[in-house]
Amino acid sequence: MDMTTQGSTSPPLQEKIVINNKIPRAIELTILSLLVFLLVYRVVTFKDQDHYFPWLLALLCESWFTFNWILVINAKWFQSMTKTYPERLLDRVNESEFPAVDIFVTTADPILEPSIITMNTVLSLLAVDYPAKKLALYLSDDACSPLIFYSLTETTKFAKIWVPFCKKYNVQVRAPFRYFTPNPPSMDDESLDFQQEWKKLKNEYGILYKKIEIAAQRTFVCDRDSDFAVFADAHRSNHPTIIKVVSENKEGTPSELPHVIYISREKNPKHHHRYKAGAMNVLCAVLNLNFITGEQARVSGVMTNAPLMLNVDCDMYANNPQVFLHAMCMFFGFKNEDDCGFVQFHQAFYNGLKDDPFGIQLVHLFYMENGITSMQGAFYGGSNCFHRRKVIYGSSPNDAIKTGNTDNECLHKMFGKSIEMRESAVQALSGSNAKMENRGIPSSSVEAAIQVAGCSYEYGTDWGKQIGWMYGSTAEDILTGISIHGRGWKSVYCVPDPAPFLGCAPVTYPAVLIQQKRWAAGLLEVFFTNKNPLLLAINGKLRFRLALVYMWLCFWAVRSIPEICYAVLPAYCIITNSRFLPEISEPAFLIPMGIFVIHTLYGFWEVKRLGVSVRMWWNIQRMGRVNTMTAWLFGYWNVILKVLGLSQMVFEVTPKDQSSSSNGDDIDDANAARFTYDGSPMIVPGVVILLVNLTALVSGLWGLVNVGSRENRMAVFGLGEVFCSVYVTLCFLEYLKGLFGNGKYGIPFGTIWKSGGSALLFVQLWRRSSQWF
Ligand SMILES: O=c1ccn([C@@H]2O[C@H](COP(=O)(O)OP(=O)(O)O[C@H]3O[C@H](CO)[C@@H](O)[C@H](O)[C@H]3O)[C@@H](O)[C@H]2O)c(=O)[nH]1
Ligand SMILES: [Mn+2]
Repeated sequence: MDMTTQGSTSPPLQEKIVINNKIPRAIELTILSLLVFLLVYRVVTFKDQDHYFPWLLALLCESWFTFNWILVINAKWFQSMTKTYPERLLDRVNESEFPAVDIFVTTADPILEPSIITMNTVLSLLAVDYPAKKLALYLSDDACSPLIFYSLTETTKFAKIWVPFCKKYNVQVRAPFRYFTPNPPSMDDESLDFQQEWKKLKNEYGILYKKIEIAAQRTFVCDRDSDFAVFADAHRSNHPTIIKVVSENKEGTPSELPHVIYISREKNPKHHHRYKAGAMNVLCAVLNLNFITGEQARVSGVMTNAPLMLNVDCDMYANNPQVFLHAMCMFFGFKNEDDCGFVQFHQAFYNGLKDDPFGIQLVHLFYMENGITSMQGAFYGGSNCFHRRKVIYGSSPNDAIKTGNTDNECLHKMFGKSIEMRESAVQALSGSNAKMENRGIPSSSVEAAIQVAGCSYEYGTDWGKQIGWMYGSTAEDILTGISIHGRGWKSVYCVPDPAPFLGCAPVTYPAVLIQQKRWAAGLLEVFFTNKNPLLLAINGKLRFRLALVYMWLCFWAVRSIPEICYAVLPAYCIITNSRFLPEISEPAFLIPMGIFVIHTLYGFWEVKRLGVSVRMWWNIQRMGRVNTMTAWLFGYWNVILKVLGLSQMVFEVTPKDQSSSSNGDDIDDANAARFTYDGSPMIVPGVVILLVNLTALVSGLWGLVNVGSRENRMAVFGLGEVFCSVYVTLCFLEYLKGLFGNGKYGIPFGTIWKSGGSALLFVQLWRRSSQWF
């Protein structure tokens, strides 16, 4: 597909803006030098220590922190952003030349992912500013739920009035649950027509909302004559493929809706379903078949498959109606297609709690993102990403082999035993269908599509290994992205204003833990696959500096170990009357102090420049520590168990909160920000860390009271250790509140007992064993 435009005299569609980064670099290098000084100091003074153990452990932890810091500096060294100019697009490209885009939305559970949320995502995508005849929306339902199918049919009916309304009045937010807030924008200056239509649509949306709400409470009568008959014997983990064409743009007229297709792939308890990656691959395969009709009809010149695919999670609605045009600025804006294998859009959240109490809004990754923009390009983040179809089909830039030279046998092995699939893959890889304008009609290929959506279709093929979404990690997004970069493609990151997509962040602490554990585990799994960043840098075309950033990402889970050791070290030292930091009277004390002060102030300055409040900065800080030492630790263990063959990884879906979608009631922030606890074992390490530090502080205080003279008091324990212990306690302050909280705000007794017992055991062990080290 050649989508670059000619005419170098016209202003660019996209532009790289380089940001001056000298001061941050200088600060980062200062911190690095201090870290190196500290390591040297530790080695040199090692033999002078009374207690070797804490000194050695500190040395090991700090070596890790230094290594991690080098990875961070590498990631942030050059800072740049890519800006897009959609207003220039039509001067350069004729609308008829816009490529078709297949949109994939995945959902997996109508309870954890209330279907009204998914339906708003669908509505926002159907209404984007892009020729409708070039779009097809596929909703993948891994729950095989008649409710989702019902919701989709009702939503599509509503879309027939919603989409024209949005386009006529150029509505900015095209997800109704965000548009019809209880406090509508002032309509004084709007015409009477608009006001009437607005009221009508609000009313219609209310009806749709009610219908879905009522449907969610009833059981579906799936009798033989109804549309729901196929769901009659379907169990979510055991059912045949269901594909329903909900709406078709037969005429290809711009005023119609895009195609809307419901797919629930075959499930069978004997087969591994590969979670989201599996769902995405089935969508790809089905699209291929859609293409077959295109292929037959291509002769008569009316159909095609889409050279681009957009994939979004069910909760990520398109918040900026021009998002497709921004993407086109990237695809048309680079002279060389290698420079733009995929376009990842920024992810943000509509329900982000004030000051981000759980530290999950990823604000602090801003500088990381701008850093990798200057390398081979953005990570694929699983949602909000436009891929070139051939990139997903495993091709490398300027790859010619797969178009003609590969024999049929080989293509069957790669893409599966379907002649049509083979044909279509060849077409897609060669890009020869790029100029065709119209779309296939899905209903004519349903039968064939059902076949490739079956569970055994992929056996023995390259799906999930070289083609499509990659298997082997619950962070299938990063794994798929790294494999694309490993083939030499570059990618771009796009942050238009207003925010391109907004999603639903987890709003309860247990949900945060589950998500953080999955991410940390999934990222580490990538390291153990053949897509390991170092391997791809050596054998593939992954650039070395980006490989280092991938390493930083892969090692999230590993970081839990040194961080936990470092968080208990101060407690250990106070309790055993040993030291892991230089005495306050020594000049060397300035080194760790300098690192702490500069690093803290620098972190604050970084987020301050993004307009973040002091409270939010602190929340990001402390939750960084808390999440690492709790959820990431479990992620680490899960991967170790998996590598040892003792357990399997499970993709636990993050619950999406419907309360924030129900016609926009504002969340009561004060309560929402409070931590709630279930019986999750993930918080046990956190409570243990808190308890040992509290014990240390109390016993330190006790020692202080019982020591006579002032000099002796100073000698009882190190000030540095006490400071660290207090700091750790402050990080876990929410847990401290949880120890005394009631109901769901309290840590369950079972957890407290387990943690208390472990803490006691540690303290006793330390007391007894410290004399030996
Ligand atoms: O068996 C499954 C499990 C999940 N999903 C879908 O995957 C998406 C992401 O799931 P979610 O629970 O929302 O995970 P998050 O942690 O919020 O998602 C991030 O992290 C995931 C990898 O861990 C990526 O897949 C996502 O794209 C990325 O946004 C949702 O649309 C789900 O419906 C499926 O289709 N099938
Ligand atoms: Mn999500």
